[in-house]
Amino acid sequence: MTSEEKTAYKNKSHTKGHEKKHSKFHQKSHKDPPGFVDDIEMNHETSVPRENDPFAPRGGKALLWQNINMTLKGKDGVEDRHLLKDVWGGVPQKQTTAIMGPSGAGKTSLLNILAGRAKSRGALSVESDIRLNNYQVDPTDISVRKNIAFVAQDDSLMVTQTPREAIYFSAKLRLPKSTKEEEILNLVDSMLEELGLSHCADTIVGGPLLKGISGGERKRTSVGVELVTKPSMVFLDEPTSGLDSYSAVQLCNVLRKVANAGASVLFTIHQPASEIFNAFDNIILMNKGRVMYQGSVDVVPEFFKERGQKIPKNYNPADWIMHVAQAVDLDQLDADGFFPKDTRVLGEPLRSGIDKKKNFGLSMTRRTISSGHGDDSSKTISFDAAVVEQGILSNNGSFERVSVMTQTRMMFVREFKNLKRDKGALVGRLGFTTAIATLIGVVFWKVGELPRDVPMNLNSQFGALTMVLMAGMMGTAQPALLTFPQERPVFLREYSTNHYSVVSYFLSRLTIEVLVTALQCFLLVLVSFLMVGLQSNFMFFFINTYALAMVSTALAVMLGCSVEDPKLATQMMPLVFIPQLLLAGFFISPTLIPAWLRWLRWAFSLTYVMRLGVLEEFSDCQGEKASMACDGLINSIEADSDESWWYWLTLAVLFVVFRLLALFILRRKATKFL
Ligand SMILES: Nc1ncnc2c1ncn2[C@@H]1O[C@H](COP(=O)(O)OP(=O)(O)OP(=O)(O)O)[C@@H](O)[C@H]1O
Repeated sequence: MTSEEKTAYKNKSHTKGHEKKHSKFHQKSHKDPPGFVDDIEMNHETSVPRENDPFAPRGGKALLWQNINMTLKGKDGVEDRHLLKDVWGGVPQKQTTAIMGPSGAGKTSLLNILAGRAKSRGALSVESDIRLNNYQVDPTDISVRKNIAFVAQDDSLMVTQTPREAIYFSAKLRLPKSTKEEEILNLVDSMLEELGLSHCADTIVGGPLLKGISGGERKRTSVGVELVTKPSMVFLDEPTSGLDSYSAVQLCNVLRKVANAGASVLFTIHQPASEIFNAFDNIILMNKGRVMYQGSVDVVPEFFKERGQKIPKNYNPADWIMHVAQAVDLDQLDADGFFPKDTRVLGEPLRSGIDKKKNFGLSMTRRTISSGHGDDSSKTISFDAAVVEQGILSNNGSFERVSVMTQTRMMFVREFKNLKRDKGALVGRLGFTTAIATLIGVVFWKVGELPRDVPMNLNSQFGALTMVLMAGMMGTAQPALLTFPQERPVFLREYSTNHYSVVSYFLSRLTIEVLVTALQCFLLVLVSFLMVGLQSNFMFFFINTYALAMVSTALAVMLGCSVEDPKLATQMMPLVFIPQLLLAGFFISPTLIPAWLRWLRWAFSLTYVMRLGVLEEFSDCQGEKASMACDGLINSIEADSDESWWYWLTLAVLFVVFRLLALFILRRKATKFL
């Protein structure tokens, strides 16, 4: 143990000792189930926080719950499965609480319900009574979820960001706008140091295809991203998994410091080492969806001993309680007095007149909860208005955050860096475009310069034009279709933890697409136009291809936003391309398409771009025979030069409509996701 860690442990022991003096926990008989209500200390520290200290004191929030049930309805006569049954408990402020239990006991399910990441769906039904500062809340509501810092088990970090950038990004977007740049930088440095990430602070996070920092370092970066905002409530799903014992202890020390600062910390953990186990304040031991024990870690030996399961000498208590949970029959455990009943009386929840999006009862002044253990003791919960006004509470939306413009700019910069760092993807995209353009150029070499009075030449010129447009459409829409499903985990994590608005995300993505698509189209048109020898104006040809790419990309983004799985998005690609190709008039004259289906061509950009392209390329054919052939071609796709303005206008409208629909779908997905 380093001297720093020892100091941290000492601080912890001091805090716990202090709390014990006031706790009635140890006076309970074994019949009294250990509970949290007695231990809830609701008075907040009001000292002015040091802004660049990640462990600056903060006002906390208390979370209590009761009657949590999660049931999987059985089909075809199969009995219902009770995944969670009458689960009750709480997360006291200034304390760390670990949810433990054998595999499948319901740890993650409980954490997910409390964090608003699980709800009734299909055969799965979820019931709960969850109180935040004694306000009954639905954590699946995005406004509630934003009050809870959540570190999921799977790290969903941007692979091309460094830990320093990821933590800075979170701090900049989530701390009050008034926070000075220097303070943020200091805060990020302190966070990196506390988490033992200084040595790899400027190495990219990496992922399956891009080498970066180690799995443990990634995990700690995810924790840093959440803790840097000085949250008052922190949930973590298996934060120590994948960490070596030293890093796990280091992380637990950090969580301890966060709790000491005033936060409520709740996390799931698999079998912890005794050193780590003894560092928790409380545990919730789950067994087959029920609460087998919950309360102070210090009471565990006594609680188990009184029920005939004395912890053997030199045995890790965590190993022992897990052993008991797994080895002893459920009925026997019940008979022995495990699975304590909830005897708290939480009283009527507060509901009235509070804008939950803004303050979650922070304007509440007094509230009493009785302990329900037969004594008359009660605790008064008071919220110090000064604490709120000083903006000490983070993650509650009560302070002014950076503007949508700043959010958009920061995300644009991040996306731009992503492009630069993930060179393989960008070079691949531009390289493939150039290769395809070259192939088209070689196949249609100087075809555009051939006399047009020969039908075969005209056909080839039309074919070349079609191929360039199709290449432009496919080459740009395909990556756009995949973008959201691929970025989804990062987007949803960041959105649900209040990093930015859907509009900012959308605008930053759009700006990047505008630039990359322009570059891609320019390469495609430059190479193919020169090699094929088309007669159109170069700028016109480029703008026309670019318009097609932008509208097709908008359609692809819309479809991409509506699916969650990148594989499904890949399978959807023909849906973007085939109907356009079928109906635009390349392969079949529109008059031959069944009338009930023909109208659909007006919804596709290719129809308009094709007409504009053909009008530009073939309107001015020299010679009577060539002129007649060109007019025939123009007529066959129903192009009309007088309607050019209408084609451009419709392209613009389609672009806006697809983009707005995508925004709408994205917003729905973001607020409803679980
Ligand atoms: N959405 C769901 N649909 C069906 N069953 C589910 C669902 N979510 C959880 N379960 C079941 O509920 C039980 C508890 O799962 P949960 O993931 O909460 O356990 P856990 O204690 O976190 O396990 P582990 O330690 O292995 O991660 C498991 O049997 C699991 O299969």
